[in-house]
Amino acid sequence: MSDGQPSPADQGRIVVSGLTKQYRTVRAVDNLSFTVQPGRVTGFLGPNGAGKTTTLRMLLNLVTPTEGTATISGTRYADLAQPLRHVGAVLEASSAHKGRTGINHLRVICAAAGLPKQRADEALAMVGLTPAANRKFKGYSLGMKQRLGIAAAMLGDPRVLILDEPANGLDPEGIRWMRGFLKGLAHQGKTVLVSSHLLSEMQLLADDVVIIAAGRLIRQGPVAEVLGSMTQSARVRVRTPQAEALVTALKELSATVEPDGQGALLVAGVDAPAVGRAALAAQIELHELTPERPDLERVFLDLTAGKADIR
Ligand SMILES: Nc1ncnc2c1ncn2[C@@H]1O[C@H](COP(=O)(O)OP(=O)(O)OP(=O)(O)O)[C@@H](O)[C@H]1O
Repeated sequence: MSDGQPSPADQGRIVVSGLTKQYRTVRAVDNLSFTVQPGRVTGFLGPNGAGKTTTLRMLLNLVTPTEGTATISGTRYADLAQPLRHVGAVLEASSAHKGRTGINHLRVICAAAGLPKQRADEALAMVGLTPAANRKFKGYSLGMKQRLGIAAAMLGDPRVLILDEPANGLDPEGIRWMRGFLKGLAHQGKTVLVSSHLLSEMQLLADDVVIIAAGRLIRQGPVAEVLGSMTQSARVRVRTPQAEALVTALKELSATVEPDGQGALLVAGVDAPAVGRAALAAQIELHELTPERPDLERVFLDLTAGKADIR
């Protein structure tokens, strides 16, 4: 829509369609299409140089696409009537005037954006920075700067929040806080799009993932579905006092077997019932037979194999 008024069906949805960015010699983003739904945390994943930041910058009208479109609630960012009330973005660790206090930094943004002054206090409270409100920015830790950046993004009480690598430089406590905060926003129905290369963190945080490599879409969908579809990554942990005999039996099924370093075998290429049947047929005693779900790290490496080193 062009009047800045999103239709109810589009509210909070991000749609990237055929998005391409060609720099002189680098195709940073290549015909990329995906959708991000409200009420969910979506992890935007890819190896270094995959094109995540370029995509987010095109979404926020900071970089002009060579081709394709990116819309938020059915509208290009540049055409949103009140962008700060609609979209909050944290693209890099917050920078502010060094001598300014946290609260004053937010008040300046409120004044510039025509937002009520008390939003500064509310946003600061939201990120747990009220006790540091009157401390100068130069004395803030990296974690506090990250929180201040998020507070600034929240000033307009936006429907959509976009964050580029927000966990960078955070300690475990900061990461746990961030996870709870972002999940809480999604729970309220907001759209949360978070880029990261911290896959283990995404596994705990994201409902959906969009995986890209070399500027192209590799896979998108709910985390559980993406993990579940990677059956070739699934493995079965087996413990047996007759390891040699079991390895022989499994190799006949074209399974691959490797020791896990802790006395068990990790079997890939066949499922747990097949391992059980093969053991029974060869009269092999089993002490453990556990299907292991592939984790996101492994899926990611499999999906992006060979593409990560293109640039
Ligand atoms: N302004 C620019 N001019 C030329 N090339 C650029 C420019 N910005 C980005 N690139 C290139 O485009 C590709 C994608 O970069 P981008 O920063 O979007 O990736 P990323 O997935 O965010 O990576 P990272 O995780 O390392 O931040 C890289 O090869 C990068 O060098």
